[in-house]
Amino acid sequence: MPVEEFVAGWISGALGLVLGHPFDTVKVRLQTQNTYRGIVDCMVKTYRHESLLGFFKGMSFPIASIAVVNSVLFGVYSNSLLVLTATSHQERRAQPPSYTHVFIAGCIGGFLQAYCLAPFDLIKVRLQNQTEPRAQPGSPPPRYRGPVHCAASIFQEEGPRGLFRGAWALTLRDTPTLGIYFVTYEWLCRQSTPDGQNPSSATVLVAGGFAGITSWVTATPLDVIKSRMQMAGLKQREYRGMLDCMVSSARQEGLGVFFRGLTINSARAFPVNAVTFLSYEYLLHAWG
Ligand SMILES: CN(C)C(=N)NCCC[C@H](N)C(=O)O
Repeated sequence: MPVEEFVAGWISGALGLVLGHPFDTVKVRLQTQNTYRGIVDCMVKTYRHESLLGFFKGMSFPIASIAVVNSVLFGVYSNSLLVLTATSHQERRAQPPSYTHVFIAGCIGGFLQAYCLAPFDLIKVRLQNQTEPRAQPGSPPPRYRGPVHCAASIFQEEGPRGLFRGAWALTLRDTPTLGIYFVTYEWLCRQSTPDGQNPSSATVLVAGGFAGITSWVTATPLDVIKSRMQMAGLKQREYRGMLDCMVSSARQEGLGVFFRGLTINSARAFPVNAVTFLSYEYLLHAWG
């Protein structure tokens, strides 16, 4: 099994993650808290109350976990294509796989990465939602002191299953949307590249950016539900399940609730995924 795809997936994911984390924090807060009037209000309040550091809350764990998550996504995607089409990454420009194969391989990658991502994503979302400023003498400490404390508290309070809160919504979000992600990327690359040639860096950047936007636009409704299920029982009400979360969110806040965070998520998705695909392709090219 070629391992370069796994390593390239890890490095490219880490680069994208650092670039996109501040946007991600604003998105998570908009989706799970009703105290902000919009993106700018959320940014201003976060900055005033928590300084620039507020935007980077919950980042250390994803950085550590991206090694697993993105390498699983890209590694499983590429190796699934190898099984489906019997072509390696290098051979795929000369013998391009069908879009059906690309979609299936993306779905398999998305399904498996979702299970690796679930506990890390839960901890990220819980930490991003802590709006207390950095500990100051006399002020009450935040509920979680950091990622390890957060994981340990969830484990103690809810057992190992607690760490997988929202995992179903995450799996339903990621399985089809990662199929869409890779199909969009492939389609855009093929549109602007002569047959058999490698896409230029500019093409990879644009195709990666739009693959990110398309997949996140389709993922947003389940992303909202996933974030709410992850926060359930903490600041918000408990839900009886995913359906209950969907119905009660829509009843209380209207259908627009399913598109919360869409704008900021799309703005984040372009640069993050442009950089992710560019570095991924570059590394695989450099390793021959
Ligand atoms: C719609 N979904 C779930 C995705 N496109 N996932 C791939 C994630 C790529 C990048 N780390 C990001 O956070 O955008």
